[in-house]
Amino acid sequence: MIIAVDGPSGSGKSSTARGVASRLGLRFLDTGATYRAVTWSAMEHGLDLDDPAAVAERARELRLEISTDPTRQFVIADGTDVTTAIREPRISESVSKIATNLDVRKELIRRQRAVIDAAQPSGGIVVEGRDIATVVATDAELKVLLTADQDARMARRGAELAAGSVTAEQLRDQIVRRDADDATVSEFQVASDGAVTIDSTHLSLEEVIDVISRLAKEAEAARRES
Ligand SMILES: Nc1ncnc2c1ncn2[C@@H]1O[C@H](COP(=O)(O)OP(=O)(O)O)[C@@H](O)[C@H]1O
Ligand SMILES: Nc1ccn([C@H]2C[C@H](O)[C@@H](COP(=O)(O)OP(=O)(O)O)O2)c(=O)n1
Repeated sequence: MIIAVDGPSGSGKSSTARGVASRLGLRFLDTGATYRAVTWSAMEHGLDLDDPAAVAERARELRLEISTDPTRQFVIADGTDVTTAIREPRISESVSKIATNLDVRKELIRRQRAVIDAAQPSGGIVVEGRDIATVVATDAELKVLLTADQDARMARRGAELAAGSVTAEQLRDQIVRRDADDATVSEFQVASDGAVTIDSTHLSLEEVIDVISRLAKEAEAARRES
């Protein structure tokens, strides 16, 4: 079983997808973490992020290990544990440059599909990102587009970052500017064919996990019947 969760920044994809995977005993893949890890590595190597060929080469050479255990997430890049480092604002500010590099996308999509395939014998996986339903796993049994209005998404991200550590302008850059840049390569603002839209603006995290878990059980039952 594959559950795809796509949507804009701060809509709750990561926390919701992790919660659904824990509840249903599935694996979990945060594809954004793969783009963040390449960004970290390109910066670590002192590459010019505006040099698409050099960055794509780095993506192909990077040794990347990503946990699919929803209760124990980690990312290891070329032997270094970058789980925390990839969440730093300097990475969030630059990651869209890497995510809009089409050769990087090609390489990371190949790796993401390998992770998804490897999870099938153990029951399945919840995968979250921007292009899961439309590109990475078009055969997903359940496709969710998770949205929330812009103010809610900015408030959530603001609450998550240490109080006073980012200005309103930086927060806007992390949410609004980044979504605009990311939307040039992936369609995550309107639901693709067969996708269910869930607006989480007025729902708690638990409520969103409940809705997706219920839809997943229905999709699984329908699959068994067919
Ligand atoms: N439905 C919700 N209501 C309130 N806060 C939420 C909800 N879903 C997620 N959050 C919180 O919002 C923040 C951003 O969520 P996250 O899962 O990182 O979003 P995304 O992966 O879409 O960027 C986190 O601090 C998370 O706990
Ligand atoms: N499948 C994906 C996942 C993420 N991306 C891009 C979009 C984002 O700018 C970065 C980081 O994604 P991530 O989901 O970690 O971002 P946020 O949780 O919204 O801060 O990667 C993508 O282009 N395709």
